[in-house]
Amino acid sequence: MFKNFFRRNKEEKKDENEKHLEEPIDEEEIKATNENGNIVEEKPQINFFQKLKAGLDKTRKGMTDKIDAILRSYGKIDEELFDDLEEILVTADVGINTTMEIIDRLKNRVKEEKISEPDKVRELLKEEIKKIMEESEGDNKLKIGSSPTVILMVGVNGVGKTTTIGKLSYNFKKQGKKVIIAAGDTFRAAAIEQLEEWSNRSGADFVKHSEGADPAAVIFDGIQAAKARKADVLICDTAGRLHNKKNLMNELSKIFRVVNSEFPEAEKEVLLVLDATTGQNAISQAKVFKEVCDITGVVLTKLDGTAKGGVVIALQSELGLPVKLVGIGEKIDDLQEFNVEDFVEAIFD
Ligand SMILES: Nc1nc2c(ncn2[C@@H]2O[C@H](COP(=O)(O)OP(=O)(O)OP(=O)(O)O)[C@@H](O)[C@H]2O)c(=O)[nH]1
Repeated sequence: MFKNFFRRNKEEKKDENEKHLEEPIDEEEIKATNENGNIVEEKPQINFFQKLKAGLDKTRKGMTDKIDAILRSYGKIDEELFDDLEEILVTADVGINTTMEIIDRLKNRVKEEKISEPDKVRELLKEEIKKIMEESEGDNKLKIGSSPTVILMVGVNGVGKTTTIGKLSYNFKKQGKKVIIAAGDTFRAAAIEQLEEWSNRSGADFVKHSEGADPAAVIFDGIQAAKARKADVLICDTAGRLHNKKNLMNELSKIFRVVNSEFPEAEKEVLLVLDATTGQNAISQAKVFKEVCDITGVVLTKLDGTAKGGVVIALQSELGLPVKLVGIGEKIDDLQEFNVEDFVEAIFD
């Protein structure tokens, strides 16, 4: 069953990546850097909430707009109304268990607070979604402190790992941090090239070996470079083209061993990159990765292109995996820190 999550049509993906490489880089996105390689030219102030809201447009249409329409269509609150709400949440990939929990709590509150008008249900539903996410919320903040941080990026290919590494590096560079990217996905030369391009765009240093090299050896070199150059953050790419759990475990555990033995003093983050557009499949991938390594957080990409944004709720509450970052577009500045309050406000606004 698990095998399917990792099976990819390599030729098809190769074409996609080569096409991507041929695309000209938008010069506007290349930022001026100072002598330390830090980005000094800032875009005008962006309203992050508005951007998140725009990114979640499809989720809002697929979930909240439908909730509003249902609530308007009912004259009273009855069992059928709850069934309809349940269906909307499940369809928006909130997940069956989480949906049932939310609906149960909603029913209790309606009863306890003696609410009879359907339009009052909206606010209660919003509150319950927020609560259920907050209860299960781990720490949504990345562990970036005074000591260097090693970030291992894991996830199957095609989910947006390369793009996310570039965006993440760009965010750190904007904060004045020294960043090194290690190209631990050595499966294909084009993957290394693509990552190098993102690395250049973000202004990070880049450590690579050739195609087919041992990923753990690349990470080893990345660590030596991070120590020698006193980097604040080392972002390590890993391969996702693994066909079964055992291979995945072997490959990742070797990398983890290298990081732990060579860089014990560093903070560690293991970020699982998931594609929001795959909905419940993303949840299944998360379950597999959770079994093979200690995930410290999730980056959910492509939230802008999907109505399945409810998957955030399921990830946090069903799997207890804190969503730390969300991708809301293809551009270098389209990666945002995640927080429950903004997310719930954005989908119910
Ligand atoms: N709309 C949107 N597209 C995204 C986002 N993140 C990544 N993408 C797109 O998703 C596609 C795949 O991204 P990659 O970064 O190449 O994915 P990958 O996981 O590194 O894939 P491999 O190179 O096969 O390992 C690209 O076309 C990206 O532009 C996002 O947040 N929103």
